[in-house]
Amino acid sequence: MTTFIIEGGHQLKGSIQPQGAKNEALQILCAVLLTPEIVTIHNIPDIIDVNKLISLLENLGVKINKIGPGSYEFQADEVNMKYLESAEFKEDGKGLRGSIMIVGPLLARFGKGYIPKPGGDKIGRRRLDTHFEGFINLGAKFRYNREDHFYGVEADRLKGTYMLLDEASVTGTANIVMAAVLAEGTTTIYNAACEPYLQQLCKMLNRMGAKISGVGSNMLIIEGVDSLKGTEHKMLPDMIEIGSWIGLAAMTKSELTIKNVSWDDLGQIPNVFRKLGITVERDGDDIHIPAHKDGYEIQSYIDGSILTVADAPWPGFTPDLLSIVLVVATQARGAVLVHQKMFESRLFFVDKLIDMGAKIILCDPHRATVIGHDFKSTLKATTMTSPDIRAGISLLIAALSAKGTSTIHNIEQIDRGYERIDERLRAIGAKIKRVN
Ligand SMILES: CC(=O)N[C@H]1[C@@H](OP(=O)(O)OP(=O)(O)OC[C@H]2O[C@@H](n3ccc(=O)[nH]c3=O)[C@H](O)[C@@H]2O)O[C@H](CO)[C@@H](O)[C@@H]1O
Ligand SMILES: C=C(OP(=O)(O)O)C(=O)O
Repeated sequence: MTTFIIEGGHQLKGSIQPQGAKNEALQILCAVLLTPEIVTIHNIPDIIDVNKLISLLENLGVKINKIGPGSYEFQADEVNMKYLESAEFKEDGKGLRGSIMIVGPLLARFGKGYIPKPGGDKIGRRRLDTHFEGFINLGAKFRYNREDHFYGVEADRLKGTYMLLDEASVTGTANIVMAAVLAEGTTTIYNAACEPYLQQLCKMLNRMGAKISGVGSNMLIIEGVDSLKGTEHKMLPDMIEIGSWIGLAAMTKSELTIKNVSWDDLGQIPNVFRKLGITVERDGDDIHIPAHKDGYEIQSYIDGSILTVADAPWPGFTPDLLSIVLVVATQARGAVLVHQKMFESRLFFVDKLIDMGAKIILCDPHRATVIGHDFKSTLKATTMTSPDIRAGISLLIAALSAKGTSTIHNIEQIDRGYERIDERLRAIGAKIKRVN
């Protein structure tokens, strides 16, 4: 188990370049399976989850050529479908959430796709019904082995159809889109997820020869084609990382510039942090956060009632930033209700923040009320274990703002989604050490 030792209470300063987006990378990498031609991808983050998916693709026989930092060529011209039946695949496939998205492309191109119950954050139930109902709608036969949690779909040629998704699942929509692009006829997906990463996937597929319209809306219309060709693609900056840096700057009263953020793809993110009282300035395509020397004050609603920050499918606020909102609120002036509607086990990490002296009431598994200290009392350093990726980064932000030296164990959880985080934090003045 790897550990971070953090000496908190220091102001940071400088600029930081966000990494390529983790959750976009997981979709885009699976799409390379849709063509025998070369797909060149840039701005791939060097993080555990993405590297696990790249190695899974390699085991599937995809030829991989690293052409520079974060840039790779992929060619799936000799896919080894036998690997899907191996014991090794049953282990590798479990290692991350994103591996589920190999199923759609494999089913569409090779007539079958299998996956063990995928891993990812343990943040509550994470069902896969939307994915498999979508494949079944396209004509696939479905089987599930309850004993070893192994899912499978098979079909000679998928057939386009109309479908109304039971929920706007992000990876579910991506998976069904990647199956439908090679189906016979037209597929309409209503209640589709439409976040920027999905838009990026659809745009890339269209460059490969797919015919997807409605990109960016919740109704995608896909005219199936017989084959797809190679293309080149660049990942957007990671919006969850950008939100994490905004929170870090406010909590440590630091002046930070977050470079090349792709503002137009940030949706509600800048405004939610502004509602917490944080000054988020736009400077071209950068975000500038001035040092909040006098703290920051949470806004109330017009009628004076307490602000609620809740998650919702895009264009709502992403659930992946609620843990960061929560930690940032612990030092604000005022109170906020954080409502995590999507996941039921994602707020339990607040007990660590309470140990550090934060004023939080966990109302139920989905809701926590935070009453900020307005920096009148600093958080106390402590020893903690990172339960999931976003709780992990939130605890790291808490430790950087706390007085004294904190220890965070199990930081593999943070490394799953944040590239060289300790090195990048040290470059802006943080006192953080990695201990193996
Ligand atoms: C690899 C990847 O891309 N992971 C992201 C992806 O996961 P993932 O695609 O697994 O998440 P889903 O969009 O399927 O759903 C997330 C959770 O929200 C619930 N739900 C979803 C839609 C809805 O309308 N109502 C609802 O309650 C689902 O039941 C589930 O519990 O999207 C999540 C939601 O943005 C993010 O937290 C994950 O970081
Ligand atoms: C929940 C997350 O990831 P995953 O879906 O890969 O577990 C996340 O990125 O916050």
